[in-house]
Amino acid sequence: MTNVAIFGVGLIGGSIALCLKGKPGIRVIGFSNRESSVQKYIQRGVVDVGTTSIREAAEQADFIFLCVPVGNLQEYLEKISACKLKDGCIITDVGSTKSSVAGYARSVDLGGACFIGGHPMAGSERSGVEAASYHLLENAFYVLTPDETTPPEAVGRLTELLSYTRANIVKVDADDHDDIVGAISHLPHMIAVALVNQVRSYNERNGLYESLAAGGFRDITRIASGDPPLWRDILLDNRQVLLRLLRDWRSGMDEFAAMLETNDAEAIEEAFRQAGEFRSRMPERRKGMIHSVYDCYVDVPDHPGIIGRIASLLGNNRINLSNIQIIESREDVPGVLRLSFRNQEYLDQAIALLEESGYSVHQ
Ligand SMILES: NC(=O)c1ccc[n+]([C@@H]2O[C@H](COP(=O)([O-])OP(=O)(O)OC[C@H]3O[C@@H](n4cnc5c(N)ncnc54)[C@H](O)[C@@H]3O)[C@@H](O)[C@H]2O)c1
Ligand SMILES: O=C(O)C(=O)C[C@]1(C(=O)O)C=C[C@@H](O)C=C1
Repeated sequence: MTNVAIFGVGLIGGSIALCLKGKPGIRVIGFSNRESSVQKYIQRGVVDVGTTSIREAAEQADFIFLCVPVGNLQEYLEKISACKLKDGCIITDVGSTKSSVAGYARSVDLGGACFIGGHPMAGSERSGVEAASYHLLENAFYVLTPDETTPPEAVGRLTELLSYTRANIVKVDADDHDDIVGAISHLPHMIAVALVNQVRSYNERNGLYESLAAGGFRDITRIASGDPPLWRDILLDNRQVLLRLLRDWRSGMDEFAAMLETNDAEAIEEAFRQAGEFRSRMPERRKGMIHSVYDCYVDVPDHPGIIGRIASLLGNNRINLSNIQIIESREDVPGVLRLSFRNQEYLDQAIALLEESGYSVHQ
């Protein structure tokens, strides 16, 4: 029996647990410091067994996943290192930063166990076990940060276990990880929050800001709804990298200001061209880097009941919708619905069915 202990069964820990639970020879143990949370994990069927005892979870584990917030990783590594760990036990984490946790792991004595940092590049602005999903990590990149002291055999065993997540494992140096993920995840979160707060302050004087905010604002600001303490920890942990990135960001904004001041139409067009070209090269159907899944857009007349009719049409044909969203809805004009599916097969079936039923569908 392979025992996998998960500390912090929230969005990411719960999603990993759902991928591992029920797999041959695997038993998933959920740890929480609160008894009520342990009961919730068990009732929701996310883990096989649960405990509030660090020792009980750690000492029987062959794999330990630390899925607590970044600010709690040091404390848990210290507490776990004080336990009698199994020889060959692999400890990993899923934190959004990788350099600091590698340092904490080096500073404790793990005996016959070893630490390999990890970070699945998938997630959402939601948190808690309620948001966990078996599909969350599918096709996403999953970064591992072994160093020259990590036994390749241990990396092999962890990679094999993680194959149940259907993520693509990629090895990256921990410092490089923090530079790159700082730019593609942490910086965008700061920008989204600053932008929302800028508009929030205008909205205090005129509520039309909130009413008129449409697709563009929503698309660029979804991530501003991330869990505040979770993001506080991530940003503070990666602050040296982020201070440098913010300097670059400011100079990018200054360049835009200069283009406007000098009426430089060509430079503005060129900036959009370059950005559009780079963005179109990014794989569309990969979760994580861009939060794009299997989506299509349906033109719909703006009258009540249309969402229900489309959802029933798909449901009656056993096509599972993962999300449905009105992205344009004004009185007197047709609206657009964004339909999201879990895989290409559902998307293809949905497009065929909707077109057959007379709807105009775009991708
Ligand atoms: N949210 C994302 O999109 C995302 C993506 C990849 C990685 N991560 C990383 O994954 C980790 C978990 O994030 P999440 O989004 O799953 O958050 P979450 O809030 O959904 O889950 C965190 C879990 O840790 C538990 N927890 C919090 N403090 C604890 C403590 N002191 N002791 C024990 N348990 C505690 C919570 O009860 C919860 O079950 C973080 O390190 C985060 O940086 C997040
Ligand atoms: O899609 C989102 O909402 C996320 O915030 C996921 C996201 C990201 O920025 O891409 C956030 C934090 C992680 O550590 C990894 C992925």
